[in-house]
Amino acid sequence: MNKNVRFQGEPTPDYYEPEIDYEEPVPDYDNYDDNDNMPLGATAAAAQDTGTLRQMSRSADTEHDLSAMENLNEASILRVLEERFSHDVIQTYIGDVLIVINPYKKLDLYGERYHEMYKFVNRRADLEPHIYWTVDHAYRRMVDSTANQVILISGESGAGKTESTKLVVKHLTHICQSTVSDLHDRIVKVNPLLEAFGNAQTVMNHNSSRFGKFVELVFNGNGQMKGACIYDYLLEKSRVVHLGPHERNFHVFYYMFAGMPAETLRYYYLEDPMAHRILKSEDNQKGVFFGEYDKERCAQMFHDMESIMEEVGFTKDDIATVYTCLAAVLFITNVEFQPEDDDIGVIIMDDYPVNIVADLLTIDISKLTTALLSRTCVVNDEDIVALKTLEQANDERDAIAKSLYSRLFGWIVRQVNTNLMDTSQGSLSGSNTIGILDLSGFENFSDNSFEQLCINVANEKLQYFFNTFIFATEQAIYAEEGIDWSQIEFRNNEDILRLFLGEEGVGQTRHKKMAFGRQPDMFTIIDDESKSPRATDASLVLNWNKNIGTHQHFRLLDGDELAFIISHFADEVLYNASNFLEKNRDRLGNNLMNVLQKSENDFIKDLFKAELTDTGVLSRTKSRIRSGSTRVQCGRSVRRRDRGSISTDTVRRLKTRGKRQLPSGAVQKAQTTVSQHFRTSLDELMKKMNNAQPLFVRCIKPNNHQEPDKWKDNLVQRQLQYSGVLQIAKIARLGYPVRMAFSNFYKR
Ligand SMILES: Nc1ncnc2c1ncn2[C@@H]1O[C@H](COP(=O)(O)OP(=O)(O)OP(=O)(O)O)[C@@H](O)[C@H]1O
Repeated sequence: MNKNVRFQGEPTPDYYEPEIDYEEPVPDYDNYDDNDNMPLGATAAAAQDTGTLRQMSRSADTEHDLSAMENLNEASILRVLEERFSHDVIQTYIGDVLIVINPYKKLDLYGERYHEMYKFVNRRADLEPHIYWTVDHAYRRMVDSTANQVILISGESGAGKTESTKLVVKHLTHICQSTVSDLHDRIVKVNPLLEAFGNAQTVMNHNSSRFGKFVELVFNGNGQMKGACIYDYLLEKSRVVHLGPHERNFHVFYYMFAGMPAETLRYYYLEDPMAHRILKSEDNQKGVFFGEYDKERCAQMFHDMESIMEEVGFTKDDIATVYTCLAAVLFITNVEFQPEDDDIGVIIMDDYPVNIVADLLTIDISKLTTALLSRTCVVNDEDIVALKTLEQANDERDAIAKSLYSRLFGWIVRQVNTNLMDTSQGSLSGSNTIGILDLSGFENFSDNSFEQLCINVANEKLQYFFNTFIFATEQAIYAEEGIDWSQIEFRNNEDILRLFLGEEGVGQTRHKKMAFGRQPDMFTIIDDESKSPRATDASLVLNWNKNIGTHQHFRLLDGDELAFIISHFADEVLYNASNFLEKNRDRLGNNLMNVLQKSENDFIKDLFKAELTDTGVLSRTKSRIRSGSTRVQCGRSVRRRDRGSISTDTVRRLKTRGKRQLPSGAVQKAQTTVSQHFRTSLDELMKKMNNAQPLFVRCIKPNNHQEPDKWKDNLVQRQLQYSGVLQIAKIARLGYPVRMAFSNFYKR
């Protein structure tokens, strides 16, 4: 066995806090038997297979680089990886691809000594495989060739992508200089702030990223870092209003309740976290924290988050504005409606939360109530104000919360980015970059919805990029150069991408209108249905079945009109189409938007006036947002006894003015849908990746229980299979290790 490079007495690595020491009960994993995660149909046979293979390959020598193994097959690879894992050797190369098995425990692998060891590495083979080598290699390549680099970190939810991303950034800040003294520090420090707002506990991962992140580090011609930019994608904003079984909302809500002094909480009208619908779930009837330890940890995280906000330049007013928005999200989602006695329109059951929201956001209470109860539609070019149905009122109430939270998140990313640029260096365009991509990983829960579909399709796209780069492009080069080469078969997921995104999904230009005779794709069908006032989630599934029902990767589940199954590259996933259309429309009614845009608080006003980019984010818009410029004045004017009947009065007033009820499902003026933002986000990411030389890090989960020293053969085998590890090893062994353009070679 190769010697593992570790040093006695090295200080504990400081790269993250002991989250894995987290002792409070993690969610109930009963639904996640590892065998459930095997490719369907392969379960029994594979289990038997691996039993025999284990014996066969026990003696297999562990290797730095799988492609150098004498006995190269799936079973021997699995055994070598397991053997290494059992000795805490979690990193292994296959050619230039790095495999990292999540140890779920702290290993002394990332401290100062390692930074020094993996700086200007001459001969990779002299050292143990390490993510720091990948970073060093990318940096060298950038400096030598001035080509942009991208490190693509992939793996299932909980496999270790975010932790790996942090390690990449950390090592980069060690091996290069920066143009400003504390820039490195600032880049590393912002993570907990972004995680507070963008991460949440899921059944797969207690700190799961609920947004995609592309971290771009920018360098001048001398290889000095002069800034960084975080691009955020596809925040899972539906989490704000809906929690799956055993899941939590975004961390920041818990941090606030745990860490804010009682008096400050009261200032924002906050008292008991259990009083808020969006923090309650079926499995936390006793409280939102898992116990005292969890509460203390959240309190600590709150203080850390606040210090980071101050360090990155948030003023006291900015911070107060952030809490005000969060409190408004907590109260708007507490508003409950009930149908009117005559079944036309709805009334608000308790005015108290509406009053609070009006006060927090400094908006007119009666205008807010009117907008919550009625909406404006265009019928025959005429603006019609009509009363909402119960479903419409609930959806739009939730839309306020989602919009407020995601805009706030975008603003935070924007503030963070402002702090990560060395403005003295002029524009960042034209510089060299190293990008690190960390998207939410492949998900397969017991209940999968629209968010999982988007996340999984994004992962399909990443896999496609990986396949194209590692297999297709490489083999095409050999063919082009007339090199004798026998094709290596790999699992191609082109077909699945076409199913979701049409030709555009596999790199063809997007057509506004579907070409005649071309099969519509799933996302185009969702968009078409979302425009139709009469469409329902069930009609969406029927429409899919009509148009793509014969596709080998799509099928319906008998006996459930909303259930459908997709054979993804990684696994079969059962989806539930309930709420797909509403989630895709994600519309905030025009009159609610108008009310929010008239807030007397400049920040809120600007936040809602700001145009979103085509990818649906606020962080990169040029719109002016006055940061916390209006002092927040809440916490005084609304008391419980203010409960009144504003909504009853409003609905009566609307009725006497002869407003009518809209036909159910009436759709307002077309707005950009989530799937349109999703497509544009994928396009933008692919453009970034295509403009850079990629390096790949594949994170692997050894078990589904987030436990150290536990290896589940079936689970690992499945991940190795779909990521094509055996094929990568073959191609790396047969192919040329170095491919340099002649011009670059000549220059060197
Ligand atoms: N290199 C590592 N060493 C020790 N523990 C790790 C390492 N990488 C990950 N972990 C543990 O695994 C957990 C999950 O990792 P991480 O959040 O990076 O997963 P992820 O792939 O980004 O998941 P998601 O897609 O859900 O965001 C971490 O919180 C940490 O406890």
